[in-house]
Amino acid sequence: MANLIVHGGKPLSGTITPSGNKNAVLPILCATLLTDEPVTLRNVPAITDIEKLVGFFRELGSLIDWDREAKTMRLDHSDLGSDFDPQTLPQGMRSAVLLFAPLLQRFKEIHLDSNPKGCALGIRELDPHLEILTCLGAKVDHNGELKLSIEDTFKSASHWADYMSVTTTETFVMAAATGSGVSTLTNAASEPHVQDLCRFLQSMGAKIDGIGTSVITVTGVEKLQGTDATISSDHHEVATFLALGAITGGHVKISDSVPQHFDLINRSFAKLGVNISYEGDIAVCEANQSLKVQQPFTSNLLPKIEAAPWPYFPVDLLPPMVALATKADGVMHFWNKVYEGGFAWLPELVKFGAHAVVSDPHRIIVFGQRPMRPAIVEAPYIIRAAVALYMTAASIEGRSIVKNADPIRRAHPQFAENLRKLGAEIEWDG
Ligand SMILES: CC(=O)N[C@H]1[C@@H](OP(=O)(O)OP(=O)(O)OC[C@H]2O[C@@H](n3ccc(=O)[nH]c3=O)[C@H](O)[C@@H]2O)O[C@H](CO)[C@@H](O)[C@@H]1O
Ligand SMILES: C=C(OP(=O)(O)O)C(=O)O
Repeated sequence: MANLIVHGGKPLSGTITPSGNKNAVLPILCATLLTDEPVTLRNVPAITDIEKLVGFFRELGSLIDWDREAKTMRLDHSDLGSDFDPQTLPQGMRSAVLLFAPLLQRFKEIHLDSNPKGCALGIRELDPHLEILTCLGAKVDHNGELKLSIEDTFKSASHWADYMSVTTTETFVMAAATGSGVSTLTNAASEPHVQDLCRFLQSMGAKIDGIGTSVITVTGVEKLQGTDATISSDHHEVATFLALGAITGGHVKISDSVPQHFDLINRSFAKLGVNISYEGDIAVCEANQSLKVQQPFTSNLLPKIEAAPWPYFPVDLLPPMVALATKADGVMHFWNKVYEGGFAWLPELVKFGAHAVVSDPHRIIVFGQRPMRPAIVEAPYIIRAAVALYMTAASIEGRSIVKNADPIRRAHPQFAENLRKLGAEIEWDG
């Protein structure tokens, strides 16, 4: 585990180019298993989740040429054997669950001893995945180990899911893409990365309708082909660097900033007094904005930022907003409608002097502009919480340490290097 040593209190200013979206590139990498033809991916971020997945593919027999400098990856799965040997999927990353459908399509039967979990945000249940795979004709046994099998190919089905789950929707489209007929998922997720996976599958020849809506229909095709695709900018990283500018009083510009995804995210920034403007597709956070909670028109209403499945405010962006709220003049209510453990890291934030009250596992109230001091804090295994703890440290004059901050490397390549370009004093220790 590695710690971040931070000397905070300096405005962070400059221009950043965001990296490819972790939650888009990982399902796309899993989907490459659906073809024997070569696939080229561009704008691939050098993050640890991809290192693990690439290691797993190589263990299976895939040929992978990854030029980290050029951010390109060429994958060729044509030499994969006919038996599935490894029983353990890559650990510590939720995206490992996205291997189920493509591995089944290839090997027809897989035995696994692990239950793919990622950030420690809650239970991270498997049931919706097993449910959708069962609907599509898979046989599921779990006696100690998990055994999944299909006869020849996935069958067609119509399924109405309990809730909009990102990875379950991705499992559905991957399984149905080469299934035997027309399949429909109602209550499908529509996050930008879910849309990216669907478009990637389309570029391989998949027939998918309803992308970006809550009803997705897939008409199975016999075979998918190779393709050449570019991973989109990570809207989480764009928002994180804008928030870092805002919390330190710096002037930050982000190129390739996918403004089409930012209407509600920018309104949420505005609720904390932060104005985000645009020069084409460059997002700009001007220096020295006075962080002040915007009061609602309705009297006696606590201002609120609530996160839920897209197109709501993204749950993975709540922690940076919570960090910002500690610096804002006013009181903000945060509501995480997704995870029961999404605020478990708050006691660490409080070590900096922040005043945050946990109302229940899904809701907190932050009282801003309390006197803050440097601190030694412990990051949980939650990427965005580690980022939020760093942000807070960066905004306070003096030396802080964010211990065990390496989950950040799961999503943000060159994190410290990028920040140093903005003038940050930050070092990894370990
Ligand atoms: C690799 C990847 O893409 N990971 C993302 C994916 O995880 P993941 O696909 O695991 O997240 P889900 O969308 O399934 O939601 C996570 C959990 O939230 C709960 N839940 C969710 C929605 C809902 O309406 N009701 C409900 O109860 C369920 O317990 C569920 O297990 O989506 C999450 C939600 O955007 C993000 O935090 C993760 O970064
Ligand atoms: C929660 C995240 O990732 P994972 O689903 O892999 O835990 C995240 O990217 O913030």
